[in-house]
Amino acid sequence: MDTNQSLEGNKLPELKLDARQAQGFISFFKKLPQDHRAVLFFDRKDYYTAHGENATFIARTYYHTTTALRQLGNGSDALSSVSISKSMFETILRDLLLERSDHTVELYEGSGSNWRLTKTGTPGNTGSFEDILFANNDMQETPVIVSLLSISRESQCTVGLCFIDMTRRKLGIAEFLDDCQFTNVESVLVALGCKECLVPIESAKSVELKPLHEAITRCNVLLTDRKKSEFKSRDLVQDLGRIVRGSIEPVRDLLSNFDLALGALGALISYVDLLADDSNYGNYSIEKYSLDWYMRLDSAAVRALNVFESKTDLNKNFSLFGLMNRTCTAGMGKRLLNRWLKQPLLDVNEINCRLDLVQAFVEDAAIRQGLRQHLKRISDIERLIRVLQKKTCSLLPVIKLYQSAIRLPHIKDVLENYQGQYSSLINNKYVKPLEFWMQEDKLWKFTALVETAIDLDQIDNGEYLISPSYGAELCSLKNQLEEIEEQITKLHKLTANDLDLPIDKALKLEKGTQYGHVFRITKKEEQKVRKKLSGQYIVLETRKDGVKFTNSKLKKLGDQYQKFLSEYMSCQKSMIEKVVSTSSSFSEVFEAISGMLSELDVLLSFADLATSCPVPYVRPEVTTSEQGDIILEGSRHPCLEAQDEVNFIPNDCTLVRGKSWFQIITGPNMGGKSTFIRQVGVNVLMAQVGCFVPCDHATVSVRDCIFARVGAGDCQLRGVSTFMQEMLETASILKGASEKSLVIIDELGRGTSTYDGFGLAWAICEHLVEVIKAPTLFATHFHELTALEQKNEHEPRSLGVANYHVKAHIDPSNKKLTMLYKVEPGACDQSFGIHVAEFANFPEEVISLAKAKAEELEDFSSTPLSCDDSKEEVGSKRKRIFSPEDLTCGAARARQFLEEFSALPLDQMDLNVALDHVAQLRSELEKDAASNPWLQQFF
Ligand SMILES: Nc1ncnc2c1ncn2[C@@H]1O[C@H](COP(=O)(O)OP(=O)(O)OP(=O)(O)O)[C@@H](O)[C@H]1O
Repeated sequence: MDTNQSLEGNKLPELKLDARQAQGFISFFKKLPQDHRAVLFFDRKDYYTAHGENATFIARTYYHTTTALRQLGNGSDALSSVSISKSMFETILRDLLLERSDHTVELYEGSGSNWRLTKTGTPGNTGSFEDILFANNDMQETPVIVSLLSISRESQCTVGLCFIDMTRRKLGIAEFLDDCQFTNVESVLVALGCKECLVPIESAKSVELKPLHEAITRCNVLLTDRKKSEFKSRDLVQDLGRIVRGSIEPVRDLLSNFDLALGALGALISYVDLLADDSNYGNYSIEKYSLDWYMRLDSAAVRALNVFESKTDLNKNFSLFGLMNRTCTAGMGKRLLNRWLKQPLLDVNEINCRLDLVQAFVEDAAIRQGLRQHLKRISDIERLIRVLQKKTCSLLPVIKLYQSAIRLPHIKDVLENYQGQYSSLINNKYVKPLEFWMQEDKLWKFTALVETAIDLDQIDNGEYLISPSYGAELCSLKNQLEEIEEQITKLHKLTANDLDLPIDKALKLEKGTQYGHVFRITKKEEQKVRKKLSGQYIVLETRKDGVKFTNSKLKKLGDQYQKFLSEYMSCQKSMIEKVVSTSSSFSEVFEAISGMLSELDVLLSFADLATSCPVPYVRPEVTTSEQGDIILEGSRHPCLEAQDEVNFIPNDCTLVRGKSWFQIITGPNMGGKSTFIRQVGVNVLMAQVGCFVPCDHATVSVRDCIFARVGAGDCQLRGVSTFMQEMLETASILKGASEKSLVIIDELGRGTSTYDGFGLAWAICEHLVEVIKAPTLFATHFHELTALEQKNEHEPRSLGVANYHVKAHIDPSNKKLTMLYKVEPGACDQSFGIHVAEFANFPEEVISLAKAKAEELEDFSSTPLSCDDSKEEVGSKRKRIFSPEDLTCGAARARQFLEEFSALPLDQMDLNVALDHVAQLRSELEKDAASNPWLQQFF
């Protein structure tokens, strides 16, 4: 979005209000109810205005200057105002409703002191602004509103949740247990692409529910408080009976499985006022939503894996969505891809089904080309159906649906012609269903209706009208019109003869809004016929471009023509309404078809990506989460690999149960640790979405969630210390992860002192290894963590801890560092900080001072080194020697510390209390360390 429309060269529309009008408006405006979230716009026909705090907000945010502000009225009554052009209004609207999550929009129409609220919009319900929002852009994702209620008992809570997708007209309902961090709620909000969340207003005050509000905010979701009394389930079955398609019995059965979610559903239906619009009746579907269907991703993981585009991306390939989006249907495919990326699958059969289809398209270029050629011409069927249901009075959406519908036999042919190994799958999944929906009583009936009812010959002229032959009245009016047109043409000829002027060349017949049918001649010709004109004709207008005149016959015929024309047009209008309404009754057919087409579009897009990359992607082998390992040979980060300037070095990842299920990755800064661990997450996510992966060979044991903690994020901006944020985020991993998850942790403990950071990192690693047993990639600068590998070596039934490092090379002659980006087994405890600074072109003086200081430190260390110092190879370990007794006692004491530390209920503690506890533990450990050299090394 370009909000950078500064005022220079972009003149604002002039605020044209005189003193009286201004006064009238101010008195109206000041009486409006205050809602700090709402941005109010006033439609002044050629432009819009906003006032008061909204005006300042718009001037600052979108014009980047308060000089855009004008004052309406004087003195204490004065009202800050800003004017907004139509195109700027669209830009602001898109930002408020599609990008941000902190405002609602209201549009008023009227004049003076008489204004009426005509449209409202929220990020979750953009319906009334869709014509503006998507006039020039595809709809990228369908907004979803969630409503939820929760009850806490001890350390667990039950959540009742339901959601509505008003574009796809779907309702969903779920009830589940959650932890006190609301990890499950967060993953559901992410999976659904929720934009707005309703909670009872009372919960805003509850301390227990603070984490819920934080989870909602983390997901960039607008929090809307509703009165507790709205969360009721009375009349729910009757209400749903009207809205939901089909019989009420299955709905009643479904609802009987829920308790808390019913109140949430009641509040949701009343919030979006579903019953007020009869076009919703019989058009919704409702289903149970289960957390077990999709891989859980929280907002941190979605960010860490660069799943979606961000405003700061320089290029679309920076995000997985941008890279994978090669869809070609208008909007539908894009939205489905968006949804699939938020909902990676867990069922191996379902994943394999998508992979089979992708493989079919990868292996057969002809089917790819054939499908693409037709899908390109498919409109956004989902949205068109919704437009029809709003009872539009235009045939354009019907015609677009028709133009898409007539492509279907060709799409079916292309699919039928595929003879490869997956032909029966393609047949069952697409060919047969297409055949079913194209039958005589379904799609065929719709195309037949359009072909008989609409004047298709006129489409190219931009005229969308009902064929005159479609109705007797329309036909008779059309005949009358043509008859009169014929008489007018005759009269034109007669008049040309009468005036002795060549027809059309000199004597023109025109049809205008002001005079209806008139004759027109140039001023020069008028001189020749002036006499005759003044006698038998009526001159209507003399202008530079000619003289318009008529006579009583033409006037009469013209009037008759106008009369029939308006009757004809009103007959057209009522017939258009009928055709639109009949067309909208085919919504079930079109929904099924749009589902299939958008699926084909996304799968084709996957196949395109897999084949078009310089190194083609491969089909991953997928096993259930209880079986198999995660082995990615020659794996790449798809987004980094796609950057022109990057020569990507592939790496192997072998997460093998019992051997290397938990990996600690060390290595120099900038050595590629983060990239490596993220690329594993991205590859696993892609595999479970059903896409080929950027590897030479890949096996993926399905993961039920990916937890990713990378970097400290923007927590300082939200007033939470980095350390506390890390602790909270990590607490949610420890609570939410299981042996079926994938955990990716980068540089944990960076936000605090080395000691605390290491302590935290060690405690977490141990917990993950011993309790959670989740496959983990742990990139760290704490080289001491690599000792975990040895500690675990002799453990029976060990999860398998393995050290890896990213390789770099130091040229012994000039000590220059080269990153090799190669991940290799073994630990690396050498710090490359100074080399990296050199790498990053730090000033020479700084580098030499740093080197001198580092040497001083090394000299200062009195403890002898155990490793063979002659081996200066990167990745070698330098170990200090301690007595076995020091080591055993020290490690036992460290373990005790870590256990005490991990037992702290950090997520429920205030920051200062948490820090006090940590300081207390530390000082006790420090005391004990006085007699233990091994422990002393950590201080
Ligand atoms: N496999 C690779 N092939 C080519 N370039 C790579 C590879 N991995 C990383 N890079 C490049 O190196 C840069 C730094 O990588 P990355 O951020 O992963 O390092 P890091 O070890 O995590 O650094 P730090 O420890 O400072 O966070 C990346 O931005 C990328 O340009």
